[in-house]
Amino acid sequence: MAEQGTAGSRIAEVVSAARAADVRLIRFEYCDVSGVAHAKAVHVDQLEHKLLEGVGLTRAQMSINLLEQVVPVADMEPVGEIRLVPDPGTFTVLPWSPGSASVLCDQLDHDRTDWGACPRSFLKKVIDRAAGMGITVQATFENEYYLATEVEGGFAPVDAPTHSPVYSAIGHDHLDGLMLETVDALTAQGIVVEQCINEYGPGQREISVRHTDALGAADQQMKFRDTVRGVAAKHGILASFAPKPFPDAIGSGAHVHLSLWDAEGARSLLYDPAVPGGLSDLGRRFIAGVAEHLPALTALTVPSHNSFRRLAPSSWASNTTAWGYDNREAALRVASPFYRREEASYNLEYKVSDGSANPYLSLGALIACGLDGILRGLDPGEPSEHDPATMTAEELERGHVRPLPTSMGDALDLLEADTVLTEALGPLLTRCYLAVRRSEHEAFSAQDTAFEVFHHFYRF
Ligand SMILES: NC(=O)CC[C@H](N)C(=O)O
Repeated sequence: MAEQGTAGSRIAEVVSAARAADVRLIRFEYCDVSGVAHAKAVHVDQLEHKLLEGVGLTRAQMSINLLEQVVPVADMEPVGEIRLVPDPGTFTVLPWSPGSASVLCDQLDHDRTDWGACPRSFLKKVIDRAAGMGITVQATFENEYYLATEVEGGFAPVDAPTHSPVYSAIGHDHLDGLMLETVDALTAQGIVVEQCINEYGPGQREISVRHTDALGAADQQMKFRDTVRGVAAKHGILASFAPKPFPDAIGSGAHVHLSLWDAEGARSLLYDPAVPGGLSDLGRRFIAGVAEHLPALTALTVPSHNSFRRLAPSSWASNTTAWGYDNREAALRVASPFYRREEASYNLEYKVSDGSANPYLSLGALIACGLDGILRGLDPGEPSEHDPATMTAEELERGHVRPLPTSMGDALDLLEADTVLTEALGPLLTRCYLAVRRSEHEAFSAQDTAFEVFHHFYRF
């Protein structure tokens, strides 16, 4: 009863916030297994009921692939319905779309439980598992993206005519109004912006935002992508999180920064000041778990056909399981902590991640692998002190460094064989994921690079 009362008051708060901001359409948003954000917009007059009941979605909707083909998956026929039930705490007014707001949803059965293929519920389950081990997770996605304009025969990066030097001061003048509006739109939605960079690629930008709890980080990633693309579109510019939209330019990552805390979130479990480098024993085991599962994990964190073009050696994206202290070619970087904020800032950066991923699946899977390493007491080997591309066979062995898969098809086979990941995902989500993704792999493998780039560029 008390819970219903709380839910009721949160619903009332959201309805009055929507009215106060003169919002008429509220997007009920979810992310499909291909990482694409979808939404059904509810009129404000129906909001009170719909926040409680949710809106209907056919079960087959989650078996639609990136090319918008319905893939046959058992128990996901176009018969039967689930509900998109919003989390009122995720309501934000969309600054770039007057009169609109969005709220992120769980996919629930009629009895209000996870129907077995809800990515957001999957992440919640992994968070609960971590909590059962006395661990809370803080995380954020650090996104790079390209800004482009449509030109004859395709699209071109916005910087091409000006050639601003990479990481330059002058680069901040180019489209400065767009960047400022993007940052303001993120801030208005409660996302704390930390830094902006004019990145390595032509027209490539990066905005880093403050970490939050794991569920909040995945929700924030959804809002972040929508905001960047929505604000750019208002300026007549295309923004894309596709991992490798320009085959000759550097790719775009969405590196995950992650830290582990005790149940109260008061003490870092990653940081041990008594150890040189500061990495705790629990942190070592977490890293070892991620590294052990990493080849299979790629199927979820760099999940699209285009993702595998980004994972090249010596391109700061990593193509091995290496870990190391401030090693930007390692899949897992132990980031050096900030002066006088050592414990608060001590974090791991996971680079095998891009903006085409479903953030609930990728973050949940990443944490599940780390927890497995903690439970099994795995050892990560020695930290890599150089770019793995330049290390000797002996050094690679000492660091337990193995190559990552080079294609989506190989990654999916490894995922299917990884029982830690498939058990965490559960049977329906595993079945759906493998079928949808394999259909994409088959379709894109039969086409050329231009076809692949076109479809990834516009979807993400
Ligand atoms: N500055 C950077 O860290 C570059 C990262 C690189 N663009 C990637 O694909 O991950």
